This record gives sequence, C-alpha cells and structure tokens, in this order.
Amino acid sequence: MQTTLKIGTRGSLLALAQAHETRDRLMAAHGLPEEAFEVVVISTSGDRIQDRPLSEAGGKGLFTKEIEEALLDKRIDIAVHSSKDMPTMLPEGLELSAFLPREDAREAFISRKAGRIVDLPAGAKVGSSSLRRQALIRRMRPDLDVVLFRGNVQTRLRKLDEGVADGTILALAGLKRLDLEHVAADVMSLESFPPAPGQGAICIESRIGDAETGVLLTAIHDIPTGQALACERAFLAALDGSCRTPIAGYATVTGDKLAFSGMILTPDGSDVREVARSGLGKDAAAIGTEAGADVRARAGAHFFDGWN
Ligand SMILES: NCc1[nH]cc(CCC(=O)O)c1CC(=O)O
Repeated sequence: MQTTLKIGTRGSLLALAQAHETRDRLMAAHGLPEEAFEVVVISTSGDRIQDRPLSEAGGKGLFTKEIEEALLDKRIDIAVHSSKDMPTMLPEGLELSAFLPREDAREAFISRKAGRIVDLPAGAKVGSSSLRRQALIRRMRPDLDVVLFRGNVQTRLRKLDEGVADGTILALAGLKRLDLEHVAADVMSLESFPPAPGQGAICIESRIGDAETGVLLTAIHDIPTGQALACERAFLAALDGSCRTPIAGYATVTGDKLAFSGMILTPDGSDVREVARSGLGKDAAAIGTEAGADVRARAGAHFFDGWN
C-alpha cells in the first residue's frame, strides 16, 4: 500500500479504543506497520449537544453525519462506529462493509448505593438518556426516578460520583474496551434487560465500490456478527426504529443457525411485546423483518400512541 489508510472516528476514549482495535486487526491481518494507518478524529453534533435527549435533538444520525461527510469527501477511507449508534438508513454511496467479532452485549448497572437495580431504595434516581433503558428501568422499578443523563462513559461515571444520580446503566462492552469493567456493580441478563440492536458490535463504514478498501476489510469481517447485525438492524428498520422508540433486539449465530429475541415497550414500561424467531443465518435480514412485522401487528396502533 503506497498511501496511508485514513480511519475516521469520534474523539471519545471509547471511539478511539474502537478505532485502535480496528487498526490493530488490520495490521495483524495484513502484516502492515502502524505507519500504514492514520486515525482521524472528527467532532460530531452528537458530541457537542449535551443538554437535550438525542431523541429531541435529531436522533441517531447526530453521531455519524460529519464522519459520513468526511467519508464521501474522501478525507477518510473508513469510519469506525458502535453499531448501536448507526441509523438504519445510510447516506447514498456508503455501506456497513465489516463487523468485528462482537463483545459481550449485556448491560451493566453501576452504582455506589446498591448492588442491583432491585436493591435501590424507592425514589432513587437512575440516570439514562436512552428511551429503551428508561422504559426497561420503569418496567422493573416503576417507583424509581429516571433522570436525563448524557455524555460519554467518563462523564456519566463522574456524574454518579457527584451525586447527580444514584445509579446508571452502561453497555458492558464499552466498559470492557475502556478497562472499566470493575465499575459494574451488576451485569444484567439479556432477558431482564435486553440490549439495543447492535450493542457490543463495532462496525466499519466505507464507500460502495471502493474495491481496494473492501479487500482490506474482508480479512477482519466476522461473519456471525454480520449476520446477527443484519437481523437486528432489519428488526429495527421494520419498526421504523429511531432514538424515539424503546426497542431491544439481540441475535446470536451458532454455526449456520440464528436465534433472535426482540422487545418493544411503551415509554413508561407498563406494556411490552416480545418476539422470538430462529432460522438460518443466511436468512438473517428476513428473520428480523418478519419479527418486526409480527411484533408490530400484535402491538396494534394504540401501542405506539405515546411514542411521538
Ligand atoms: N450511545 C453511546 C454508546 N454507543 C455504544 C456504546 C457502548 C459500546 C457498544 O455497545 O458497542 C455506548 C455507551 C453505552 O451505551 O454504554
């Protein structure tokens, strides 16, 4: 390779850890030196807006817009993202071309006051800005006070120290990538606190038709993770998923088999619909689409009233 491969990323420590993991895997897969890569940090609107829930500020695309512009302008060659933060629709000309092997997708409860959510005293404050997490907390403990909590992982942990909330929920995957796994008081089961579609999986976005980059990425793409993500993202798309909708979904792939579980909730957590489907990994997207259509039909129009 004559020129360096430019890897675009947000500037948070978690985003940088993900960009470095991608670079390290590319180095190992192709026997390339570190100098063959350049990590380009790009600030996004999502990083700058801190005072509002993202659902009000414009949704998921806020973390990707400026990075995707850089990709389309060829200022970078690939973009590294948390799959969870990726909208279901990408700008024309871009695709998710590789997924790294998935990290643990479970959620962690973090608190100095209690070992588990169920042990928090009545009225305790739990901070989260995710509608899914807020709904799941309320479903489990309607008596808790759910407060808005934004910022990167470090900011949220500092807010806990400052007493802004008594507890919060973070992805175990992010904590692991930051060597902060020890702050987790409890790791919650996939059944009791199901993750967001895409949680724990790093994805790489690139320009459609960029064959040179495609060859590099094929070597680090994890097929089971790619199938799981195709299913989860199809589920989200079938439900018109955005940051405004409490949706959980998680697929596992073993050999050629795929198993998917999904859930939608009303924002107050009082009503849920669950769906489980299994099939072949090669049919991942169709399984996700069908699961989404099924859960939507069983929910009925009334279920979605409170969503917008
Ligand atoms: N929305 C922020 C975000 N995007 C991805 C992760 C965690 C890492 C992952 O799920 O891969 C986080 C932080 C969190 O939810 O704790």
